[in-house]
Amino acid sequence: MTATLIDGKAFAADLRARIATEVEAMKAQGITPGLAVVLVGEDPASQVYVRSKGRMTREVGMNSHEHRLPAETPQADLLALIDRLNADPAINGILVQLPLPRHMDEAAVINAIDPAKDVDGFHILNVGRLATGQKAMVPCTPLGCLMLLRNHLGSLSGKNALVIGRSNIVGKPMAQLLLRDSATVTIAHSRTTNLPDLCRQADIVVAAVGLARFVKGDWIKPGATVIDVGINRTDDGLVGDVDFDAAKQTAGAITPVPGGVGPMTIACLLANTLTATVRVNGLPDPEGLTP
Ligand SMILES: NC(=O)C1=CN([C@@H]2O[C@H](COP(=O)(O)OP(=O)(O)OC[C@H]3O[C@@H](n4cnc5c(N)ncnc54)[C@H](OP(=O)(O)O)[C@@H]3O)[C@@H](O)[C@H]2O)C=CC1
Ligand SMILES: Nc1nc(=O)c2c([nH]1)NC[C@@H]1CN(c3ccc(C(=O)N[C@@H](CCC(=O)O)C(=O)O)cc3)C=[N+]21
Ligand SMILES: [Mg+2]
Repeated sequence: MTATLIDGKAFAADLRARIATEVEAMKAQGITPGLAVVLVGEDPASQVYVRSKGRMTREVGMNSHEHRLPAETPQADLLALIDRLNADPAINGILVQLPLPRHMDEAAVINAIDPAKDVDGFHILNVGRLATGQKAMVPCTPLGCLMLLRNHLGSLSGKNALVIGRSNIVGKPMAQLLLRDSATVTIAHSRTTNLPDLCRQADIVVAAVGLARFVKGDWIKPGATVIDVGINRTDDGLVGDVDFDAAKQTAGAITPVPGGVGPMTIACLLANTLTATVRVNGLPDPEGLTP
């Protein structure tokens, strides 16, 4: 048996097309959503993401504002830039690419962003709103994973979901979203004992570990839905956190890397920018772009 391939690339293209339609309607009312992306330092992987974010932002008809700062920029200068972007009515979304250089206090920088413009959903107010079931900006990668899961499975209610990884940007918000959809959620991390057995009970596995091919084929429950968030550069190219070739023999459905979660992250960033724009203008949330 071979798993169904969950085509994140195609889903993301469809999502961007829907966003483009909404943007066109907003522009007819004189509103053009604007996204500011701030990159501190010259990390090559980050530069690739920032470039493709900029291109796709323009493709859906939004304005893209890129700010590149040298790695040794004082934190005060970054905070001053964030203040200017917070105050600028042409900017609806602000993303500060992570990780930041070591001399910066990541939490202080993130929490300086206006929560209404926090399209990453990393500000403590948005984290708290998501955790308490209030209207929030939701982190892009988990939102993209949720969309793929709902599209493939329909209801997630009562499913056993295992999230491997507990980072603030993927694992924890992913667990919150699955819980909101009434899955029974387990979060695993580096101190988890007996991970293979936990995994064998999971109807849904979301792998966000950062280790190439870490999740083995014989950990997968027959028919399970496997979402691979991992992006690992190896000698044989980009691979996920799941041993894809083995897992696809047992899984019911699986996302590939590349072409799975990655494109959904960028599409959801644009979805969040649109959501931030409609909210600041007192308009109702766009259909199907929020959780
Ligand atoms: N496709 C996309 O759009 C995105 C992809 N990514 C990718 O997803 C992956 C995860 O990213 P991120 O969450 O930022 O990573 P982090 O490094 O911040 O977190 C990794 C998590 O994995 C856990 N972990 C590490 N080793 C093990 C182990 N042996 N067993 C179980 N758990 C383990 C860690 O546990 P502990 O907390 O105990 O240390 C930690 O919670 C990376 O490959 C990243 O590149 C990230 C963001 C977006
Ligand atoms: N503030 C902030 N927000 C983020 O959302 C954020 C971040 N910082 N720092 C880094 C991670 C990583 N991330 C990815 C985005 C797109 C792809 C993506 O498009 N991947 C393609 C392949 C791209 C390639 O070939 O390298 C794919 O999986 O098909 C991957 C990873 C967003 N992140
Ligand atoms: Mg991290």
